[in-house]
Amino acid sequence: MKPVRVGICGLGTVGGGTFNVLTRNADDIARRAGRPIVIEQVAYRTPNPECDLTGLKTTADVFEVATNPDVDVLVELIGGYDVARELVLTAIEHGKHVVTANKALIAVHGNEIFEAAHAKGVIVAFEAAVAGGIPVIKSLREGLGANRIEWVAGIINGTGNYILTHMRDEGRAFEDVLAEAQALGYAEADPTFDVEGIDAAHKLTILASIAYGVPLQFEKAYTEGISRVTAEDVEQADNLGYVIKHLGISKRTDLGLELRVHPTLIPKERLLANVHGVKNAIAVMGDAVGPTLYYGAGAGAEPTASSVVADILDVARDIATDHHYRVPYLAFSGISEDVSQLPIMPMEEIHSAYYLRLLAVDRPGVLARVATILSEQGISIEALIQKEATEGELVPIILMTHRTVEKQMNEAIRQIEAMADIAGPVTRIRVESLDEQE
Ligand SMILES: NC(=O)C1=CN([C@@H]2O[C@H](COP(=O)(O)OP(=O)(O)OC[C@H]3O[C@@H](n4cnc5c(N)ncnc54)[C@H](O)[C@@H]3O)[C@@H](O)[C@H]2O)C=CC1
Ligand SMILES: N[C@@H](CC=O)C(=O)O
Ligand code: NA
Repeated sequence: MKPVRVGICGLGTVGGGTFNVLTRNADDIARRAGRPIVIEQVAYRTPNPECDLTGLKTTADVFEVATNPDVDVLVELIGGYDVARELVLTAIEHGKHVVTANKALIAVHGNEIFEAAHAKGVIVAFEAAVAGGIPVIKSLREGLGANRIEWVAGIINGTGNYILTHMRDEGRAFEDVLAEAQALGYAEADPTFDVEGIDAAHKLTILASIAYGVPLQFEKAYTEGISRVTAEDVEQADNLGYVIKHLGISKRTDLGLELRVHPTLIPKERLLANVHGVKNAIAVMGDAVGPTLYYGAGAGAEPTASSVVADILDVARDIATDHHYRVPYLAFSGISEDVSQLPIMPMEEIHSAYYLRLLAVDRPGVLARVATILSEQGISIEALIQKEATEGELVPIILMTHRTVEKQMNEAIRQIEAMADIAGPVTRIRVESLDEQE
């Protein structure tokens, strides 16, 4: 059997993991593919001490791989937007299939890349781009293909979840835990992508396109990070029976699609509330199957390589059958003609319940005024905690509200922050019951 020849570009965390998994499990992988999968060429700038490249063809120029006639599949693991885009488009132009772990690339340039790949009849596979080792793309695109997807909600950034978990369990400082996640190879080259929710928004954009058959629209995703969540919020949420997680949420509504990433209070008994460390989990609600959950390592060398290599295997199987890629890139057939134009809703139109934390001067009437502002905006209060006041100190007030429209809450917060007896900004964290009926 003719082998399938792979060119690996980038030999960092994921590139190194991919090289080692492909090499170590070569026999099993060849049996599954029905033919050997061989590493034809490796392009890297910095050597990876974990990888033995003896006897292999290497280069410092990734574009050599993209134009190498002996390479069937280019594996893009350099990251970033610009060079990666050019590299992938060059490989496609040269008739190569592409496997990538680059969510930034797919979320931002995916529509263009899929058009080019479709025109050339080549595969672009990206399982590793969402939730690392969890085969969630395959599950959503193939396993749930019978369903109308109602919503998708997930912990889709390993670094952020690692930070929230270790800060809560060990009381450690944010910067300290972030440095550890970087050393373990979980974080993006720019870790603000992890902490500010950009990475999660890239992944959510991809999941939403596959779930609902809409074009990739990263620029319309609402993104809020975890850097403003305080130990006090974590403690108060705990008192109220909730855990704070950084969630990516996309829901189908009558007005369009919600597409948002932000810290979220989740009831403690939900499975998602119990996903810790670098683990990711994605809950998907389909009309036929009901609620489903996909759980596993969201980052790290070999968990991510597991998805990269599975994609290479898929490509190898497809080459063997010698027909056009049987599963469309974003699950819905065709490129532009079959995608839906369901609009992505502006953030102010979404519905949510809210946790609010305010600091008030301990004077009679303050609470009544806050309650009036909320009620004038049609917002009802579900729970209220007011801590004991110490002489002359500001008192924290914690409020949980019922569901309302975001714009009403924006107006209420604006008015509360304008009150003379309220100090500083109001902390607002959205609450999701993740109710199975929702
Ligand atoms: N680290 C993880 O756990 C995960 C990473 N990813 C994605 O995988 C991709 C790679 O990430 P990591 O391996 O973590 O990054 P990394 O920084 O460890 O590795 C990237 C490697 O590519 C090399 N490189 C960059 N530009 C190059 C160029 N023009 N020519 C040759 N080499 C070049 C760098 O020198 C580096 O060794 C990114 O798109 C990332 O978002 C996806 C899932 C999980
Ligand atoms: N930086 C990302 C890596 C995987 O996608 C994360 O922490 O989840
Ligand atoms: Na995945």
